[in-house]
Amino acid sequence: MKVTIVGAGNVGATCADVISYRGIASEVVLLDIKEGFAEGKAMDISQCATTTGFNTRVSGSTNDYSKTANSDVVVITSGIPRKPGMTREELVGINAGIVKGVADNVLKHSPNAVIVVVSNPMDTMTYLTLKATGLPKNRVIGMGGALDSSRFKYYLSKALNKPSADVDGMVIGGHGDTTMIPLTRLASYCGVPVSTFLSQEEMDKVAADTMVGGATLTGLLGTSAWYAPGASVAYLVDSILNDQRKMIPCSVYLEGEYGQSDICMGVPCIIGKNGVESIVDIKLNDAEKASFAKSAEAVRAMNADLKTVLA
Ligand SMILES: NC(=O)c1ccc[n+]([C@@H]2O[C@H](COP(=O)([O-])OP(=O)(O)OC[C@H]3O[C@@H](n4cnc5c(N)ncnc54)[C@H](O)[C@@H]3O)[C@@H](O)[C@H]2O)c1
Ligand SMILES: O=C(O)C[C@H](O)C(=O)O
Repeated sequence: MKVTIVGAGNVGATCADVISYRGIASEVVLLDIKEGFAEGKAMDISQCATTTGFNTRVSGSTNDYSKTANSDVVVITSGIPRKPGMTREELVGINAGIVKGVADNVLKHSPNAVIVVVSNPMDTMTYLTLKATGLPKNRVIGMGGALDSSRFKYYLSKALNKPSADVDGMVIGGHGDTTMIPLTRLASYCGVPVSTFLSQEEMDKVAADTMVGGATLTGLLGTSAWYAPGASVAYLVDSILNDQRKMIPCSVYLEGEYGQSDICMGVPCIIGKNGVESIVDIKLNDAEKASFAKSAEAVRAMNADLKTVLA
């Protein structure tokens, strides 16, 4: 199975690294516009093969899409990351042109690939990819919810003082500082609702910390995060390539689900060999439904900025 990652920067290279050492794909191609950069990252990752023990073939390409031919999955991480104090939404102007150009190029060589969109603002870039390529909606998936959920579980584990592996939880909605929706009501520790152990105040703080999880890291690092993002993309790619049918919150095209249409945003999906196998209706309560509608309003307003790119 072959995976192409366009954008060999922090997130793209981390994703290639995780896919390789976990043996998720037999071949990974990294592509970047910076001369020699993807080749260098691929060589560096490949030189881990004997120490971490993997057989994945990893290669790099400077903007030569013929090397990406017949990929099963293409991940788009090309674009600008935010700097401290910025929102993801401020990246739309520059990243829209990059993502559209990349999506057109990859499809020329991998017409059957499932596309995973990572570049920010991710929900809008996912919508753009779907509209610009005309691909069926099951083959365009935005990655954000897997990462936001892993941060939610991290903050829950801290508040509970229990291992992350014993905590479950999910974040839906937009992948933005104010649009994501941590589903605290459904979060659990070893199958028991977290409300059994945490006060409302503690749960509210976990949700607030989760929502600004990306901004917190951007403030600390000077650019946005990459280890958890790269690992979250690899987790999603694994479910596609190996037909694991995991339920993962992903940004996908909605046609009436969760009361929304003509928009891409995060909802729980079954992810398998066809990409989005189905969208799961988890029956939100009234407050969660209202949050989802508010989140959709903000995501939809952002999509309006695409008019010139899509014209
Ligand atoms: N969806 C998420 O959860 C999530 C998580 C982390 C980062 N991101 C986003 O992913 C993107 C990448 O982040 P990063 O930290 O890896 O940035 P980065 O700057 O480290 O890497 C981006 C790479 O894209 C390359 N690039 C730019 N234009 C290109 C083009 N036309 N073709 C090929 N390559 C091109 C650059 O040369 C660079 O190497 C950003 O937009 C960031 O906001 C999203
Ligand atoms: O925070 C960002 O800008 C990058 C990414 O969306 C993240 O959540 O880490």
